[in-house]
Amino acid sequence: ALAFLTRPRAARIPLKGRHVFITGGSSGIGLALATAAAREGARVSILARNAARLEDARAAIRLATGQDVGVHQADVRDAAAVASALDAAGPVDVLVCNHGVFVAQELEKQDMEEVKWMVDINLMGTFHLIKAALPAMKARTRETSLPASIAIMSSQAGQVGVYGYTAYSASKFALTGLAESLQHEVVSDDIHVSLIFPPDTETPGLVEEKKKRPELTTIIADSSGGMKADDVAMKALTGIKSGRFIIPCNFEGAMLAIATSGLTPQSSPLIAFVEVIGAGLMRFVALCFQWNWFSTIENWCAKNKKHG
Ligand SMILES: NC(=O)C1=CN([C@@H]2O[C@H](COP(=O)(O)OP(=O)(O)OC[C@H]3O[C@@H](n4cnc5c(N)ncnc54)[C@H](OP(=O)(O)O)[C@@H]3O)[C@@H](O)[C@H]2O)C=CC1
Ligand SMILES: CCCCCCCCCCCCCCCC(=O)[C@@H](N)CO
Repeated sequence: ALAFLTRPRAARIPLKGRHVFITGGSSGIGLALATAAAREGARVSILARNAARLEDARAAIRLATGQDVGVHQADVRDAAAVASALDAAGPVDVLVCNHGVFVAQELEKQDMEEVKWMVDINLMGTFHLIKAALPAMKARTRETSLPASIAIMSSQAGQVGVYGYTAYSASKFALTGLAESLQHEVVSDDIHVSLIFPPDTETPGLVEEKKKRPELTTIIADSSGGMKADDVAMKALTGIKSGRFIIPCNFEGAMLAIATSGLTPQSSPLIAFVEVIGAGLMRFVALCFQWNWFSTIENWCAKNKKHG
């Protein structure tokens, strides 16, 4: 029955010879993705703000793969700049909206400016990209009759709220609503939407974040094992190529995906089976995690009051 029910239908999305456009491709997970896609023979374009870091990335990718990537300097908050970058790059087969910013802080202490900044880049930036890329992507899938992909970089903090991540989690949860609705709208064009959910990943961004991340944020985030950018990139590319809607990256992520499967699209009958069977058990495991997190927060707050 599940083989009949699962939608959208499973797909194979080839990368070789196709145009893969990656935002935030100059650092961390984006750079690892760009390198892996170039290695698989894709034509890769990367976009970010800082021109020097883009050139460094281009040189690093050439050294690692022998391939030359296209670089585009733009801020994803600037819709016009995003549109002209996509114009210059040409029609895209695989759009990876990976750019993102994160500063962990209790809402009470975080400036609204910083909240707005995260929402503008992580959420609105993704809207700008998809709006600008979609018309040419649709035309291209009609022309080539090959399936295309729009992949969005979320985070495990986009599956569960975490102390210190009110703004960041909100910006990432919002991407789920965008992705689910978008999948309805592009399914008939053979475009597959993917949401990628990494845990803490060793990147320049994480090094920065850790300098001022609240202790409780780190304790809770440590419930999920950390990863290397290259491993996240491999998981992401494998998921994109199979047209998976939800792409977990580690074991805890696989459990989170089952616990939060709700009404998400699912193209794999096998994973659908695990979701149906695992739902009750995973809800129980989730309650254990929540109990542990709330206990940790209570104890931490009690201790820190005593010491003044
Ligand atoms: N590292 C982690 O622990 C995790 C990261 N993620 C997500 O993965 C993605 C990548 O993270 P990571 O590799 O750590 O990040 P990095 O900080 O290492 O890299 C971020 C990239 O995004 C670009 N970028 C940032 N802001 C903008 C902007 N306004 N316009 C265009 N490009 C921009 C940066 O370039 P420039 O600054 O030059 O513009 C850079 O290339 C993010 O979406 C993040 O939320 C998810 C889970 C865990
Ligand atoms: C049902 C079972 C549940 C199983 C385990 C749940 C573990 C959840 C941990 C949440 C970790 C959030 C990390 C965010 C990383 C990130 O995005 C920042 N580094 C910014 O980039």
